[in-house]
Amino acid sequence: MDVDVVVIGAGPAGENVAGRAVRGGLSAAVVEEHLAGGECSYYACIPSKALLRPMELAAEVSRVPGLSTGPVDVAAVLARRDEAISGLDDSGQVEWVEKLPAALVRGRGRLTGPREVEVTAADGTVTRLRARHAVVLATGSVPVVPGIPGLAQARPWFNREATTVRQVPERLVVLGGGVVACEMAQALHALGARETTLLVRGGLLGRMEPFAGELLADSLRKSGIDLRTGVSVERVERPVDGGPVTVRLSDGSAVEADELLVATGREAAVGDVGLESVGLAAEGPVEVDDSMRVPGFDWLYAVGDVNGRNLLTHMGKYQARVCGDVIVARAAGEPDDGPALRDSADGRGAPQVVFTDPQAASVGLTAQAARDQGMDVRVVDYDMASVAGAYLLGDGYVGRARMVVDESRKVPVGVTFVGPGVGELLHAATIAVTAEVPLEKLWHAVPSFPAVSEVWLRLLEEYGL
Ligand SMILES: Cc1cc2nc3c(=O)[nH]c(=O)nc-3n(C[C@H](O)[C@H](O)[C@H](O)COP(=O)(O)OP(=O)(O)OC[C@H]3O[C@@H](n4cnc5c(N)ncnc54)[C@H](O)[C@@H]3O)c2cc1C
Ligand SMILES: NC(=O)c1ccc[n+]([C@@H]2O[C@H](COP(=O)([O-])OP(=O)(O)OC[C@H]3O[C@@H](n4cnc5c(N)ncnc54)[C@H](O)[C@@H]3O)[C@@H](O)[C@H]2O)c1
Repeated sequence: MDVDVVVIGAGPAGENVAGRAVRGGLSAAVVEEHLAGGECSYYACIPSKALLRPMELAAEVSRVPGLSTGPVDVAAVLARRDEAISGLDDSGQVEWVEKLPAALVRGRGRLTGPREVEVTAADGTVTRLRARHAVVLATGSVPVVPGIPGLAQARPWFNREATTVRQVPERLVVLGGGVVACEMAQALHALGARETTLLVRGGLLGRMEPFAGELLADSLRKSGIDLRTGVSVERVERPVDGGPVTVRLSDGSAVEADELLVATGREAAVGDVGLESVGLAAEGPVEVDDSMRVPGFDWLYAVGDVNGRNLLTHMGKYQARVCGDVIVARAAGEPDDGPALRDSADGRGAPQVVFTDPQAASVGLTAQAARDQGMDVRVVDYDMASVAGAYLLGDGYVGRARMVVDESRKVPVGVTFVGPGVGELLHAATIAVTAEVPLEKLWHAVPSFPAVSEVWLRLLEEYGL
Protein backbone atom coordinates (compact mmCIF):
# COMPACT_ATOMS: atom_id res chain seq x y z
CA MET A 1 0.00 0.00 0.00
CA ASP A 2 1.38 3.46 -0.90
CA VAL A 3 0.38 6.42 1.29
CA ASP A 4 1.80 9.87 2.01
CA VAL A 5 2.51 9.23 5.71
CA VAL A 6 2.97 6.00 7.66
CA VAL A 7 2.72 6.29 11.45
CA ILE A 8 3.91 3.38 13.61
CA GLY A 9 1.95 3.37 16.89
CA ALA A 10 -1.62 4.55 17.46
CA GLY A 11 -1.13 6.09 20.90
CA PRO A 12 -2.08 9.71 21.53
CA ALA A 13 1.02 10.95 19.69
CA GLY A 14 0.64 8.72 16.63
CA GLU A 15 -3.08 9.36 16.28
CA ASN A 16 -2.52 13.11 16.37
CA VAL A 17 0.21 13.08 13.71
CA ALA A 18 -2.20 11.24 11.42
CA GLY A 19 -4.95 13.72 12.29
CA ARG A 20 -2.82 16.76 11.38
CA ALA A 21 -1.43 15.16 8.22
CA VAL A 22 -4.91 14.30 6.93
CA ARG A 23 -6.20 17.75 7.88
CA GLY A 24 -3.42 19.15 5.68
CA GLY A 25 -4.58 17.08 2.69
CA LEU A 26 -2.25 14.06 2.94
CA SER A 27 -3.19 10.39 3.16
CA ALA A 28 -2.07 8.38 6.20
CA ALA A 29 -1.86 4.83 7.50
CA VAL A 30 -1.49 4.13 11.22
CA VAL A 31 0.03 0.83 12.35
CA GLU A 32 -0.97 -0.58 15.74
CA GLU A 33 -0.01 -3.91 17.26
CA HIS A 34 -2.21 -3.75 20.37
CA LEU A 35 -4.92 -1.17 21.12
CA ALA A 36 -5.60 2.03 19.18
CA GLY A 37 -5.42 4.78 21.81
CA GLY A 38 -2.12 3.53 23.24
CA GLU A 39 -0.86 3.10 26.78
CA CYS A 40 -2.45 6.34 27.95
CA SER A 41 -6.03 5.35 27.22
CA TYR A 42 -6.02 1.84 28.70
CA TYR A 43 -3.10 1.35 31.09
CA ALA A 44 -1.77 4.76 32.14
CA CYS A 45 -3.33 8.26 32.37
CA ILE A 46 -7.02 7.34 32.15
CA PRO A 47 -7.32 4.33 34.48
CA SER A 48 -4.86 5.77 37.03
CA LYS A 49 -6.89 8.97 37.32
CA ALA A 50 -10.15 7.00 37.57
CA LEU A 51 -8.63 5.03 40.47
CA LEU A 52 -7.28 8.18 42.18
CA ARG A 53 -10.47 10.23 42.05
CA PRO A 54 -12.32 8.53 44.99
CA MET A 55 -9.23 8.88 47.18
CA GLU A 56 -8.93 12.56 46.31
CA LEU A 57 -12.61 13.25 46.93
CA ALA A 58 -12.63 11.37 50.24
CA ALA A 59 -9.62 13.41 51.38
CA GLU A 60 -11.42 16.65 50.43
CA VAL A 61 -14.57 15.58 52.28
CA SER A 62 -12.62 14.60 55.39
CA ARG A 63 -11.33 18.19 55.64
CA VAL A 64 -14.82 19.72 55.80
CA PRO A 65 -16.51 19.53 59.21
CA GLY A 66 -20.05 18.21 58.97
CA LEU A 67 -19.43 15.82 56.10
CA SER A 68 -18.18 12.28 56.08
CA THR A 69 -17.69 9.44 53.60
CA GLY A 70 -18.60 5.83 54.10
CA PRO A 71 -16.31 2.93 53.26
CA VAL A 72 -15.26 2.90 49.62
CA ASP A 73 -17.24 0.60 47.31
CA VAL A 74 -14.23 -0.90 45.54
CA ALA A 75 -16.29 -2.84 43.00
CA ALA A 76 -18.04 0.38 41.92
CA VAL A 77 -14.70 2.20 41.59
CA LEU A 78 -13.26 -0.61 39.47
CA ALA A 79 -16.42 -0.66 37.34
CA ARG A 80 -16.05 3.08 36.67
CA ARG A 81 -12.38 2.50 35.79
CA ASP A 82 -13.46 -0.24 33.37
CA GLU A 83 -15.90 2.14 31.75
CA ALA A 84 -13.17 4.78 31.43
CA ILE A 85 -10.93 2.32 29.58
CA SER A 86 -13.85 0.99 27.49
CA GLY A 87 -13.25 -2.49 28.89
CA LEU A 88 -10.00 -2.59 26.82
CA ASP A 89 -12.07 -2.38 23.64
CA ASP A 90 -10.58 0.09 21.15
CA SER A 91 -13.46 0.28 18.66
CA GLY A 92 -14.15 3.94 19.59
CA GLN A 93 -10.56 4.89 18.79
CA VAL A 94 -10.56 2.82 15.60
CA GLU A 95 -13.65 4.69 14.50
CA TRP A 96 -11.89 8.01 15.24
CA VAL A 97 -8.90 7.04 13.06
CA GLU A 98 -11.08 5.71 10.25
CA LYS A 99 -13.23 8.83 10.27
CA LEU A 100 -10.19 11.09 9.74
CA PRO A 101 -10.02 9.25 7.29
CA ALA A 102 -6.84 7.21 7.77
CA ALA A 103 -6.17 3.49 7.38
CA LEU A 104 -5.59 1.52 10.59
CA VAL A 105 -3.29 -1.40 9.88
CA ARG A 106 -3.25 -4.00 12.68
CA GLY A 107 0.08 -5.64 13.46
CA ARG A 108 3.67 -4.99 14.44
CA GLY A 109 5.32 -2.32 12.31
CA ARG A 110 8.98 -2.46 11.41
CA LEU A 111 11.16 -0.26 9.22
CA THR A 112 12.72 -2.33 6.45
CA GLY A 113 14.44 0.45 4.52
CA PRO A 114 13.99 4.10 3.50
CA ARG A 115 10.25 4.97 3.57
CA GLU A 116 9.33 1.27 3.90
CA VAL A 117 7.41 -0.36 6.71
CA GLU A 118 6.50 -4.02 7.03
CA VAL A 119 3.54 -4.92 9.21
CA THR A 120 3.19 -8.41 10.64
CA ALA A 121 -0.31 -9.19 11.90
CA ALA A 122 -1.03 -11.60 14.76
CA ASP A 123 -1.89 -14.34 12.25
CA GLY A 124 1.44 -13.86 10.45
CA THR A 125 0.04 -11.95 7.46
CA VAL A 126 2.55 -9.37 6.20
CA THR A 127 1.53 -6.02 4.69
CA ARG A 128 4.10 -3.73 3.10
CA LEU A 129 3.57 0.01 3.32
CA ARG A 130 5.46 2.64 1.34
CA ALA A 131 5.44 6.27 2.45
CA ARG A 132 5.67 8.96 -0.21
CA HIS A 133 6.62 11.68 2.29
CA ALA A 134 7.24 10.47 5.85
CA VAL A 135 7.42 7.64 8.32
CA VAL A 136 6.70 8.65 11.91
CA LEU A 137 7.77 6.54 14.89
CA ALA A 138 5.23 6.87 17.69
CA THR A 139 5.82 3.60 19.49
CA GLY A 140 5.77 5.02 23.02
CA SER A 141 7.66 3.51 25.93
CA VAL A 142 7.90 0.39 28.07
CA PRO A 143 8.68 0.03 31.79
CA VAL A 144 12.33 -0.17 32.83
CA VAL A 145 13.03 -3.49 34.58
CA PRO A 146 15.86 -3.02 37.07
CA GLY A 147 18.44 -5.80 37.17
CA ILE A 148 17.65 -6.79 40.76
CA PRO A 149 18.39 -10.47 41.49
CA GLY A 150 15.19 -12.52 41.59
CA LEU A 151 12.97 -9.68 40.35
CA ALA A 152 11.97 -11.11 36.97
CA GLN A 153 11.19 -14.55 38.49
CA ALA A 154 9.00 -12.91 41.17
CA ARG A 155 6.38 -11.90 38.57
CA PRO A 156 6.26 -8.21 39.52
CA TRP A 157 3.50 -5.87 38.50
CA PHE A 158 4.17 -2.93 36.19
CA ASN A 159 1.77 -0.14 35.29
CA ARG A 160 -0.55 -2.39 33.26
CA GLU A 161 -1.25 -4.80 36.11
CA ALA A 162 -1.68 -1.95 38.60
CA THR A 163 -4.04 0.18 36.52
CA THR A 164 -6.21 -2.76 35.39
CA VAL A 165 -6.25 -4.35 38.86
CA ARG A 166 -9.25 -6.65 39.51
CA GLN A 167 -8.43 -7.65 43.09
CA VAL A 168 -6.59 -5.07 45.18
CA PRO A 169 -3.85 -6.87 47.14
CA GLU A 170 -4.00 -6.42 50.92
CA ARG A 171 -0.23 -6.07 51.11
CA LEU A 172 1.53 -4.11 48.37
CA VAL A 173 5.16 -3.08 47.93
CA VAL A 174 5.89 -0.31 45.44
CA LEU A 175 9.39 0.31 44.12
CA GLY A 176 10.25 3.80 42.84
CA GLY A 177 9.69 7.40 43.88
CA GLY A 178 8.40 8.91 40.67
CA VAL A 179 4.94 9.80 39.50
CA VAL A 180 3.68 6.27 38.80
CA ALA A 181 4.87 4.98 42.19
CA CYS A 182 3.32 7.87 44.16
CA GLU A 183 0.00 7.90 42.28
CA MET A 184 -0.52 4.14 42.29
CA ALA A 185 0.61 3.66 45.91
CA GLN A 186 -1.90 6.25 47.04
CA ALA A 187 -4.74 4.97 44.83
CA LEU A 188 -4.32 1.30 45.72
CA HIS A 189 -3.81 2.05 49.42
CA ALA A 190 -7.13 3.90 49.48
CA LEU A 191 -8.79 1.01 47.63
CA GLY A 192 -7.77 -1.63 50.14
CA ALA A 193 -4.01 -2.23 50.05
CA ARG A 194 -3.98 -1.92 53.84
CA GLU A 195 -0.25 -2.50 54.12
CA THR A 196 1.35 -0.38 51.40
CA THR A 197 5.13 0.04 51.53
CA LEU A 198 6.82 2.52 49.21
CA LEU A 199 10.55 1.91 48.68
CA VAL A 200 12.47 4.92 47.39
CA ARG A 201 16.20 5.15 46.93
CA GLY A 202 16.28 9.00 46.93
CA GLY A 203 13.36 11.36 47.54
CA LEU A 204 9.92 11.58 45.92
CA LEU A 205 9.15 13.38 42.63
CA GLY A 206 12.81 14.12 41.94
CA ARG A 207 12.17 16.28 38.87
CA MET A 208 10.10 18.85 40.77
CA GLU A 209 11.03 21.44 43.42
CA PRO A 210 12.16 19.53 46.55
CA PHE A 211 9.18 20.76 48.61
CA ALA A 212 6.77 18.88 46.30
CA GLY A 213 8.20 15.52 47.29
CA GLU A 214 8.49 16.55 50.93
CA LEU A 215 4.84 17.63 51.27
CA LEU A 216 3.67 14.52 49.43
CA ALA A 217 5.82 12.32 51.69
CA ASP A 218 4.14 13.85 54.78
CA SER A 219 0.72 13.14 53.30
CA LEU A 220 1.54 9.54 52.31
CA ARG A 221 2.88 8.81 55.79
CA LYS A 222 -0.15 10.43 57.42
CA SER A 223 -2.46 8.22 55.38
CA GLY A 224 -0.69 5.12 56.72
CA ILE A 225 1.65 4.30 53.82
CA ASP A 226 4.98 2.96 55.03
CA LEU A 227 7.33 5.24 53.08
CA ARG A 228 10.98 4.22 53.27
CA THR A 229 13.43 6.62 51.65
CA GLY A 230 17.14 6.09 51.08
CA VAL A 231 16.76 2.33 50.68
CA SER A 232 17.57 0.04 47.80
CA VAL A 233 16.43 -3.47 47.01
CA GLU A 234 19.08 -6.19 47.20
CA ARG A 235 17.00 -9.13 46.01
CA VAL A 236 13.44 -10.34 45.53
CA GLU A 237 12.12 -13.81 46.31
CA ARG A 238 8.87 -15.58 45.53
CA PRO A 239 8.13 -19.31 45.52
CA VAL A 240 7.74 -20.66 41.97
CA ASP A 241 4.31 -22.05 42.81
CA GLY A 242 3.00 -18.69 44.10
CA GLY A 243 2.64 -17.15 47.52
CA PRO A 244 3.93 -13.90 48.91
CA VAL A 245 6.84 -11.93 47.56
CA THR A 246 9.74 -11.04 49.85
CA VAL A 247 11.75 -7.91 49.12
CA ARG A 248 15.16 -7.78 50.83
CA LEU A 249 16.55 -4.30 51.44
CA SER A 250 20.01 -2.74 51.71
CA ASP A 251 19.49 -1.99 55.42
CA GLY A 252 19.14 -5.70 56.19
CA SER A 253 15.36 -5.59 56.61
CA ALA A 254 12.77 -7.37 54.47
CA VAL A 255 9.19 -6.63 53.43
CA GLU A 256 6.68 -9.36 52.61
CA ALA A 257 3.69 -8.56 50.40
CA ASP A 258 1.09 -10.09 48.11
CA GLU A 259 2.27 -8.07 45.10
CA LEU A 260 5.27 -5.94 44.10
CA LEU A 261 4.70 -2.98 41.76
CA VAL A 262 7.81 -1.83 39.92
CA ALA A 263 7.64 1.83 38.83
CA THR A 264 11.25 2.71 38.13
CA GLY A 265 10.85 4.73 34.95
CA ARG A 266 10.18 4.02 31.29
CA GLU A 267 12.35 3.62 28.20
CA ALA A 268 11.67 4.21 24.51
CA ALA A 269 9.90 1.30 22.80
CA VAL A 270 12.33 0.63 19.96
CA GLY A 271 12.75 -3.13 20.27
CA ASP A 272 12.40 -4.69 16.81
CA VAL A 273 11.28 -1.45 15.14
CA GLY A 274 13.99 -1.89 12.50
CA LEU A 275 16.08 1.21 13.29
CA GLU A 276 19.21 -0.59 12.16
CA SER A 277 17.66 -1.18 8.71
CA VAL A 278 18.07 2.53 8.03
CA GLY A 279 21.47 2.84 9.70
CA LEU A 280 20.38 3.98 13.18
CA ALA A 281 21.52 2.45 16.46
CA ALA A 282 18.88 0.01 17.72
CA GLU A 283 18.55 1.97 20.95
CA GLY A 284 16.28 4.70 22.20
CA PRO A 285 15.31 7.35 22.70
CA VAL A 286 15.19 8.34 19.04
CA GLU A 287 16.77 11.78 18.89
CA VAL A 288 14.89 14.41 16.88
CA ASP A 289 15.30 18.08 15.97
CA ASP A 290 12.65 20.67 16.87
CA SER A 291 10.62 19.77 13.78
CA MET A 292 10.51 16.19 15.14
CA ARG A 293 12.68 14.93 12.30
CA VAL A 294 15.50 12.47 12.95
CA PRO A 295 18.78 14.25 12.07
CA GLY A 296 20.26 13.02 8.80
CA PHE A 297 16.90 11.93 7.31
CA ASP A 298 14.41 13.85 5.20
CA TRP A 299 11.58 11.34 5.76
CA LEU A 300 11.90 9.92 9.31
CA TYR A 301 10.28 11.51 12.36
CA ALA A 302 9.65 10.47 16.00
CA VAL A 303 7.02 11.84 18.40
CA GLY A 304 5.84 11.09 21.93
CA ASP A 305 7.60 8.95 24.54
CA VAL A 306 9.85 7.29 21.94
CA ASN A 307 11.86 10.51 21.43
CA GLY A 308 12.43 10.87 25.19
CA ARG A 309 11.75 14.63 25.31
CA ASN A 310 9.00 14.57 27.95
CA LEU A 311 7.08 11.39 28.70
CA LEU A 312 3.68 13.06 28.95
CA THR A 313 0.59 12.63 26.81
CA HIS A 314 -0.03 16.34 26.27
CA MET A 315 3.59 16.89 25.19
CA GLY A 316 3.44 13.93 22.80
CA LYS A 317 0.28 15.37 21.27
CA TYR A 318 1.90 18.81 20.99
CA GLN A 319 4.90 17.28 19.22
CA ALA A 320 2.46 15.42 16.98
CA ARG A 321 0.78 18.67 15.92
CA VAL A 322 4.17 20.18 15.09
CA CYS A 323 5.25 17.04 13.24
CA GLY A 324 2.05 16.60 11.21
CA ASP A 325 2.03 20.25 10.15
CA VAL A 326 5.74 20.18 9.24
CA ILE A 327 5.23 17.10 7.06
CA VAL A 328 2.31 18.83 5.30
CA ALA A 329 4.36 22.00 4.71
CA ARG A 330 7.36 20.07 3.40
CA ALA A 331 5.17 17.89 1.15
CA ALA A 332 3.66 21.05 -0.38
CA GLY A 333 7.08 22.68 -0.76
CA GLU A 334 5.95 25.50 1.54
CA PRO A 335 8.04 27.24 4.23
CA ASP A 336 8.40 24.78 7.11
CA ASP A 337 9.98 26.97 9.74
CA GLY A 338 7.14 29.16 11.03
CA PRO A 339 6.86 29.53 14.83
CA ALA A 340 4.04 26.95 15.02
CA LEU A 341 6.23 24.44 13.19
CA ARG A 342 8.91 24.11 15.84
CA ASP A 343 8.80 22.52 19.30
CA SER A 344 9.64 25.35 21.68
CA ALA A 345 7.73 23.99 24.71
CA ASP A 346 9.61 20.83 25.63
CA GLY A 347 12.89 22.57 26.40
CA ARG A 348 11.22 25.24 28.51
CA GLY A 349 9.99 22.70 31.08
CA ALA A 350 6.77 20.83 30.37
CA PRO A 351 3.66 21.42 32.46
CA GLN A 352 2.84 18.41 34.60
CA VAL A 353 0.24 17.56 37.23
CA VAL A 354 0.77 14.72 39.69
CA PHE A 355 -2.73 13.63 40.71
CA THR A 356 -1.97 12.70 44.31
CA ASP A 357 -3.34 14.27 47.49
CA PRO A 358 -1.91 16.89 47.68
CA GLN A 359 -1.51 17.41 43.94
CA ALA A 360 1.81 18.69 42.67
CA ALA A 361 1.76 20.86 39.56
CA SER A 362 4.68 22.53 37.87
CA VAL A 363 5.76 24.21 34.67
CA GLY A 364 9.07 25.64 33.49
CA LEU A 365 12.29 25.47 35.42
CA THR A 366 12.92 24.63 39.06
CA ALA A 367 15.06 27.18 40.91
CA GLN A 368 18.03 24.83 40.65
CA ALA A 369 17.56 24.21 36.93
CA ALA A 370 17.31 27.97 36.28
CA ARG A 371 20.53 28.57 38.25
CA ASP A 372 22.22 25.75 36.37
CA GLN A 373 21.34 27.59 33.14
CA GLY A 374 23.19 30.61 34.49
CA MET A 375 20.11 32.76 35.13
CA ASP A 376 20.04 35.48 37.74
CA VAL A 377 17.22 33.89 39.71
CA ARG A 378 14.92 35.18 42.42
CA VAL A 379 12.73 32.62 44.20
CA VAL A 380 9.39 33.64 45.71
CA ASP A 381 7.61 31.18 48.01
CA TYR A 382 4.16 31.40 49.54
CA ASP A 383 2.30 29.21 52.04
CA MET A 384 -0.94 28.50 50.21
CA ALA A 385 -2.82 27.78 53.46
CA SER A 386 -2.73 31.57 54.03
CA VAL A 387 -4.89 32.23 50.95
CA ALA A 388 -8.52 32.82 51.97
CA GLY A 389 -9.83 30.51 49.25
CA ALA A 390 -7.61 27.68 50.45
CA TYR A 391 -8.75 28.11 54.06
CA LEU A 392 -12.37 27.91 52.91
CA LEU A 393 -11.73 24.64 51.02
CA GLY A 394 -11.24 22.76 54.28
CA ASP A 395 -9.48 22.48 57.60
CA GLY A 396 -5.84 21.56 57.67
CA TYR A 397 -5.20 22.69 54.07
CA VAL A 398 -1.52 22.16 53.33
CA GLY A 399 0.03 23.74 50.26
CA ARG A 400 2.88 25.78 48.96
CA ALA A 401 3.62 27.84 45.86
CA ARG A 402 6.88 28.89 44.28
CA MET A 403 7.58 31.29 41.46
CA VAL A 404 11.07 31.38 39.94
CA VAL A 405 11.81 34.76 38.37
CA ASP A 406 14.49 35.56 35.82
CA GLU A 407 15.66 38.84 37.34
CA SER A 408 17.26 40.13 34.17
CA ARG A 409 13.88 40.15 32.38
CA LYS A 410 11.52 40.18 35.40
CA VAL A 411 9.54 37.26 33.97
CA PRO A 412 8.52 33.99 35.63
CA VAL A 413 10.48 31.02 34.24
CA GLY A 414 9.07 28.39 36.59
CA VAL A 415 6.02 27.94 38.81
CA THR A 416 5.17 25.09 41.19
CA PHE A 417 2.02 24.59 43.23
CA VAL A 418 1.46 21.85 45.79
CA GLY A 419 -1.94 21.46 47.43
CA PRO A 420 -5.33 19.83 46.97
CA GLY A 421 -6.68 20.37 43.46
CA VAL A 422 -3.89 22.73 42.37
CA GLY A 423 -3.68 21.03 38.97
CA GLU A 424 -6.39 23.36 37.72
CA LEU A 425 -4.24 26.37 38.68
CA LEU A 426 -1.43 25.26 36.43
CA HIS A 427 -2.56 26.50 33.05
CA ALA A 428 -2.41 30.14 34.14
CA ALA A 429 1.21 29.49 35.08
CA THR A 430 1.85 27.75 31.77
CA ILE A 431 0.56 30.81 29.92
CA ALA A 432 2.63 33.21 32.03
CA VAL A 433 5.83 31.17 31.60
CA THR A 434 5.30 30.39 27.90
CA ALA A 435 4.31 33.93 26.95
CA GLU A 436 7.08 35.32 29.21
CA VAL A 437 4.61 37.74 30.78
CA PRO A 438 6.48 40.44 32.73
CA LEU A 439 5.53 40.58 36.43
CA GLU A 440 4.34 44.17 36.08
CA LYS A 441 1.79 42.99 33.50
CA LEU A 442 0.75 40.00 35.63
CA TRP A 443 -0.02 42.52 38.36
CA HIS A 444 -3.06 43.60 36.33
CA ALA A 445 -4.37 40.03 35.99
CA VAL A 446 -6.62 40.27 39.05
CA PRO A 447 -7.54 36.91 40.61
CA SER A 448 -11.12 36.39 41.79
CA PHE A 449 -11.89 36.40 45.50
CA PRO A 450 -12.04 34.00 47.33
CA ALA A 451 -10.45 31.62 44.81
CA VAL A 452 -7.20 29.78 45.48
CA SER A 453 -5.88 31.63 42.41
CA GLU A 454 -5.36 34.58 44.74
CA VAL A 455 -2.02 32.92 45.39
CA TRP A 456 -0.87 34.76 42.22
CA LEU A 457 -1.45 38.12 43.92
CA ARG A 458 0.35 36.91 47.04
CA LEU A 459 3.35 35.73 45.02
CA LEU A 460 3.58 39.11 43.29
CA GLU A 461 3.29 40.93 46.62
CA GLU A 462 6.00 38.72 48.09
CA TYR A 463 8.14 39.65 45.11
CA GLY A 464 7.66 43.30 46.01
CA LEU A 465 4.97 44.66 43.69
C1 LIG B 1 0.65 4.69 35.06
C2 LIG B 1 0.90 5.86 34.15
C3 LIG B 1 0.15 7.01 34.29
C4 LIG B 1 0.36 8.09 33.45
N1 LIG B 1 -0.39 9.21 33.66
C5 LIG B 1 -0.19 10.28 32.87
C6 LIG B 1 -0.96 11.45 33.05
O1 LIG B 1 -1.81 11.53 33.93
N2 LIG B 1 -0.74 12.50 32.22
C7 LIG B 1 0.20 12.44 31.23
O2 LIG B 1 0.35 13.42 30.50
N3 LIG B 1 0.96 11.33 31.03
C8 LIG B 1 0.78 10.25 31.83
N4 LIG B 1 1.53 9.13 31.62
C9 LIG B 1 2.45 9.10 30.48
C10 LIG B 1 1.67 8.76 29.18
O3 LIG B 1 1.00 7.53 29.33
C11 LIG B 1 2.61 8.69 27.98
O4 LIG B 1 3.39 9.87 27.93
C12 LIG B 1 1.82 8.55 26.68
O5 LIG B 1 1.04 7.38 26.68
C13 LIG B 1 2.77 8.55 25.49
O6 LIG B 1 2.03 8.51 24.31
P1 LIG B 1 2.67 7.86 22.99
O7 LIG B 1 1.64 8.00 21.92
O8 LIG B 1 4.02 8.40 22.77
O9 LIG B 1 2.87 6.32 23.35
P2 LIG B 1 1.88 5.17 23.84
O10 LIG B 1 0.69 5.70 24.51
O11 LIG B 1 2.76 4.22 24.59
O12 LIG B 1 1.40 4.49 22.49
C14 LIG B 1 2.30 3.81 21.65
C15 LIG B 1 1.51 2.82 20.81
O13 LIG B 1 2.38 2.25 19.86
C16 LIG B 1 2.10 0.85 19.76
N5 LIG B 1 3.32 0.21 19.24
C17 LIG B 1 4.55 0.16 19.82
N6 LIG B 1 5.43 -0.44 19.01
C18 LIG B 1 4.74 -0.78 17.88
C19 LIG B 1 5.10 -1.43 16.68
N7 LIG B 1 6.35 -1.81 16.42
N8 LIG B 1 4.14 -1.63 15.75
C20 LIG B 1 2.86 -1.24 15.97
N9 LIG B 1 2.47 -0.60 17.09
C21 LIG B 1 3.40 -0.38 18.03
C22 LIG B 1 1.73 0.45 21.17
O14 LIG B 1 0.97 -0.76 21.17
C23 LIG B 1 0.93 1.66 21.62
O15 LIG B 1 -0.43 1.52 21.33
C24 LIG B 1 1.35 8.03 32.45
C25 LIG B 1 2.13 6.88 32.30
C26 LIG B 1 1.91 5.80 33.14
C27 LIG B 1 2.75 4.57 32.97
N1 LIG C 1 0.43 12.51 36.20
C1 LIG C 1 1.37 12.41 35.28
O1 LIG C 1 1.68 13.34 34.56
C2 LIG C 1 2.08 11.10 35.11
C3 LIG C 1 1.68 9.98 35.82
C4 LIG C 1 2.41 8.81 35.68
C5 LIG C 1 3.50 8.77 34.82
N2 LIG C 1 3.84 9.87 34.13
C6 LIG C 1 5.06 9.86 33.30
O2 LIG C 1 5.46 8.55 32.98
C7 LIG C 1 6.86 8.44 33.08
C8 LIG C 1 7.23 7.23 33.88
O3 LIG C 1 6.89 7.40 35.26
P1 LIG C 1 7.72 6.67 36.39
O4 LIG C 1 7.17 7.08 37.70
O5 LIG C 1 7.81 5.21 36.06
O6 LIG C 1 9.19 7.22 36.16
P2 LIG C 1 9.99 8.42 36.82
O7 LIG C 1 11.19 8.59 35.98
O8 LIG C 1 9.11 9.56 37.11
O9 LIG C 1 10.44 7.85 38.24
C9 LIG C 1 11.24 6.70 38.36
C10 LIG C 1 11.59 6.50 39.83
O10 LIG C 1 12.20 5.22 39.99
C11 LIG C 1 13.42 5.37 40.70
N3 LIG C 1 14.31 4.30 40.25
C12 LIG C 1 14.87 4.16 39.03
N4 LIG C 1 15.60 3.01 39.00
C13 LIG C 1 15.50 2.45 40.22
C14 LIG C 1 16.02 1.27 40.82
N5 LIG C 1 16.80 0.44 40.13
N6 LIG C 1 15.71 1.01 42.11
C15 LIG C 1 14.91 1.86 42.80
N7 LIG C 1 14.39 2.97 42.30
C16 LIG C 1 14.68 3.27 41.03
C17 LIG C 1 13.89 6.77 40.39
O11 LIG C 1 14.77 7.23 41.37
C18 LIG C 1 12.57 7.53 40.38
O12 LIG C 1 12.16 7.85 41.68
C19 LIG C 1 7.39 9.72 33.72
O13 LIG C 1 8.12 10.47 32.80
C20 LIG C 1 6.16 10.44 34.16
O14 LIG C 1 6.25 11.83 33.99
C21 LIG C 1 3.16 11.04 34.27
